Amino acid sequence: MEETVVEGHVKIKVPRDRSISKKDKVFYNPRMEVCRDISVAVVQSFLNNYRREKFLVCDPLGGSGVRGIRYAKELINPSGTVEVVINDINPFAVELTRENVKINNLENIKIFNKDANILLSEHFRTFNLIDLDPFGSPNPYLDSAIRSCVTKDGIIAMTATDTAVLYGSYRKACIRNYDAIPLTGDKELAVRLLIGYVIRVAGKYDIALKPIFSHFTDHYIRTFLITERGAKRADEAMEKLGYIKIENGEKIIRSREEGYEKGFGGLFYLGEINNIDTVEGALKIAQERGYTEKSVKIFREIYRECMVGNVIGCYNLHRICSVIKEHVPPVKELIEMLKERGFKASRTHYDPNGIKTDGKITDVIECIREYNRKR
Ligand SMILES: C[S@@+](CC[C@H](N)C(=O)[O-])C[C@H]1O[C@@H](n2cnc3c(N)ncnc32)[C@H](O)[C@@H]1O
Repeated sequence: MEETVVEGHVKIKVPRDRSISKKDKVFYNPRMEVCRDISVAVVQSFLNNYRREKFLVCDPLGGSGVRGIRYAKELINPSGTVEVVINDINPFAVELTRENVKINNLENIKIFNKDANILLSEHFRTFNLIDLDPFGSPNPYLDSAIRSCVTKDGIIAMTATDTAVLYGSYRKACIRNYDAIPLTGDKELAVRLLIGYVIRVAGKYDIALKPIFSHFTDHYIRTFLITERGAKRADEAMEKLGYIKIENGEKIIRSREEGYEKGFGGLFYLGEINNIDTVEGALKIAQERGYTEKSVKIFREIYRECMVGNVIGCYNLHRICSVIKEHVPPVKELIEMLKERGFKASRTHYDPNGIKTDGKITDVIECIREYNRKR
């Protein structure tokens, strides 16, 4: 049995009985509407400054087709057209995608029923956007996605739901899958580890990747990276990778050149993870188009994170207060106190008890103690 749902600006027929797992006849997760809202808004924000006649999108792991169909219907290329390729290895998914394309009267979509790696390999340097939305890790599709993307101003977007691996709960799996040593305790580091890995994969093709937007929501990470051509640019991207150690709550950072030492994790991406103009544009688009409140909230929080600058990770107030044996002050108050002292500070979407600031942990501790003294 199927039902029709409205999501974004499209109507989609999806299976009514869903376990939201690989076992479903065709996969559809309504909670991922937020993820798809964010994806369309981020890509639209990028497209608003784009000058190409055709913007060719590939959704190689399409499921019901909802993601690709939303790109086909909702993206506007100010200089020309948007065309979309949707693919899935599951013939039932492909059949449902065909129906969904018809329901939405779209003529700018082509559908395939192949292994994603085969489809991508047949399209060398072709797509302007490849959106990898797998079960688990995007790793099995990364090489072919990078090769099938245009080498200048292409976008490679991906979901990773193997967050426990990237977050350090399965250290061996992380070493095996991502050739990197994870650190626990800060979700942003999981995002930086994924980006660091993808940059290394692209580097071997002399392609640089530059992140423009990333978030960690519910059980998944999403990141969007722009391609740049050439060995020099790829070298520059590699130079932004390094090792991190967390000591007394503070992050100690080492460049790759300085080498690995026991106790450190990495390689992490150490540069900016978000482009503030892209985030600002996407926030406006999500508001104007009436996308989910949660997507707007995430954009707003990430915009505020960007205002703090490229600070890696955050301080978790609960963790600090349990060590220094103090009451936990409200996050909002602490942010105000840090700002009064001349620091930049904001909430972070990664952690409701977290503060992102350019101050040191000792500055945060002083504020906590002062707040509790005056209480
Ligand atoms: C997480 S679901 C995709 C969900 C969809 N993108 C959405 O937004 O609703 C992953 C999809 O990948 C498909 N898939 C798994 N392995 C594949 C492969 N090797 N090639 C192509 N599709 C594959 C599955 O059939 C499934 O539909």
